[in-house]
Amino acid sequence: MFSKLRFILSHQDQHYIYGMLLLSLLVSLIELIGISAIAPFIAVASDFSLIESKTYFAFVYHFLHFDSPYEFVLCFGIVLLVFYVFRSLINLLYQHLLARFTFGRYHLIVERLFRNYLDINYEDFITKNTSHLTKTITTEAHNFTILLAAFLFMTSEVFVVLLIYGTLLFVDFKITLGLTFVLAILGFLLARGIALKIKKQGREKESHQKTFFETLSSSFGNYKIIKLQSDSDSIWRNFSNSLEGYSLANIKNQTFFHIPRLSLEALGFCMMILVVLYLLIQNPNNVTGYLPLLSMYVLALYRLLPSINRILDSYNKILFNFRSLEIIYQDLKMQTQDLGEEEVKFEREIRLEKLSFGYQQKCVLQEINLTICKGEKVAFIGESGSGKSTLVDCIIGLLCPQNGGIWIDDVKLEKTNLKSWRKKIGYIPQNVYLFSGNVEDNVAFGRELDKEKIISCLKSAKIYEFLQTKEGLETQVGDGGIALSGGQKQRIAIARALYGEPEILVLDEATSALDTEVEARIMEEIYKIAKDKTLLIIAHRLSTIEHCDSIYRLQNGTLKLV
Ligand SMILES: Nc1ncnc2c1ncn2[C@@H]1O[C@H](COP(=O)(O)OP(=O)(O)OP(=O)(O)O)[C@@H](O)[C@H]1O
Repeated sequence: MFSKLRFILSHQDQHYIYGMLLLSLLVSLIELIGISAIAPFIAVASDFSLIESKTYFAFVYHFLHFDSPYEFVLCFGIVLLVFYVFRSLINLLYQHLLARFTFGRYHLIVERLFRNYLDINYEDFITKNTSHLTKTITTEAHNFTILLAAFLFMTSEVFVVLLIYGTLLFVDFKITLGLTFVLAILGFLLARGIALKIKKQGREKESHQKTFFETLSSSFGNYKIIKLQSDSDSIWRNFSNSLEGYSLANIKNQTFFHIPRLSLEALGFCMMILVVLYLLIQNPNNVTGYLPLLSMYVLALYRLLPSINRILDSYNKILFNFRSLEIIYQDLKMQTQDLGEEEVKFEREIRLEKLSFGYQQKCVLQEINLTICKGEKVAFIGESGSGKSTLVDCIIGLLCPQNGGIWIDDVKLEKTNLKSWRKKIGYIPQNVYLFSGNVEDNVAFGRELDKEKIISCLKSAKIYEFLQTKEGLETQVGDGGIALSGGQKQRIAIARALYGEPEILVLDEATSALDTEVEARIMEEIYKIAKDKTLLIIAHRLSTIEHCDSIYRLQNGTLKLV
């Protein structure tokens, strides 16, 4: 756990934790003084003769020149009052710093996770489940902060317990060892019996949450199909089962959470009574003489029990949320792609030499040789699953060839220049994802807003006039572009691709979902737009590619000119 925590937290965070541990040591010392000071105060307040008989009282009394024992006890009381106010304030400060640290880590970890997800290889990304990524960012990061808070809280409480315990040992080791024996047995039983169960519940909770998020994203993503199937019951049942499992894990966990506290409280009360009985048996005639010792034990137990309780509580939280720590650790460890800033110039050609690529064990492209001249319009056809998208993803620098390579003019595509190459590409997919917002933001898609350029791209995509009949650039597209027709969505996607001023336009079955008439019109406009650009088209319908200069068919991992 510690190595994972060290990996997740920055050096600064680790220093902060050490600082917090030191502060918690100070808080524990103050707690100890708070407990130890009350017994002598009660003793001296009930018996003024102690001022002379106890050397430490006598020393303070004479050193500070008190006029009467009454004045001495009064001052002692005032000092204690101030001290207890200070104790509360420093505790409050500690709790505040603890909360600030743990919840401050939440946004840092979420930021790091999101950055990592954005920077991993495209190849790694497509193996990930997006609902897992959403779950990690929303839920696991939150659970991790609970674990972190519990860890720090537990450490500070351990200090408190150790210090109080050390003092009790010093005061009366027989009683203290007796108490320890009973407590140790109970602690062992609780740790053995309950810890495993709580860890298991943590895993169950995570697994149900996974199904819960997956069902959510697949249901909203396929809403139309669900409506058509008119069978939302099975989906609902799946959702309800995962929710039920999640709730059950939480219910069990909450119940188990209370077992340590209740057992400890019961044991604590019993032990207090046993201590009184023990002292009575030891010295039946002088119980009042044991009053300070008794009050110290009572106060120590009063402080120890909640502390031990909180330690167990924190320990349970750590166990319950341990899976989140592992998930975050794994996801932050994912290899990110560090791309260089080298410029690549595309003046003449794109050349593929003996390019091979496969997913896991499956070889999809075998030793492909191909030259695409600048300005050429190239189409790729082939059966579904023949590898057209894979080939184009290699050309546009999303997938890295496993053998062979790609040369732009005479420069090989590599990590150092991939960024510059990708910037030259405008990609229009078959499934356009428009997010809920206006047209302007959808076209710019996170890039700097330039209204003139957006209008020009919308004009090129032949959608500007239509938008003028609505609210222009401010027209709302609805979630997933639901307020637009398929053709209109595709035109927004074209404008989005053009906004990056690409040198190469890539259409991955971009118009195959449209009817032939709309497709023909859009394709005609795309050929016009791409007059001076290189155009790569993946298509099923031959009518789409009739204006292309070359058509290649992919079959059994190889490429043939048609
Ligand atoms: N992420 C992936 N993991 C494993 N295999 C994959 C992955 N993506 C694609 N494949 C496999 O690689 C092969 C080529 O897929 P690709 O999508 O390139 O074909 P395609 O010709 O574009 O198909 P379509 O015309 O149906 O879009 C297919 O057999 C597919 O199952």
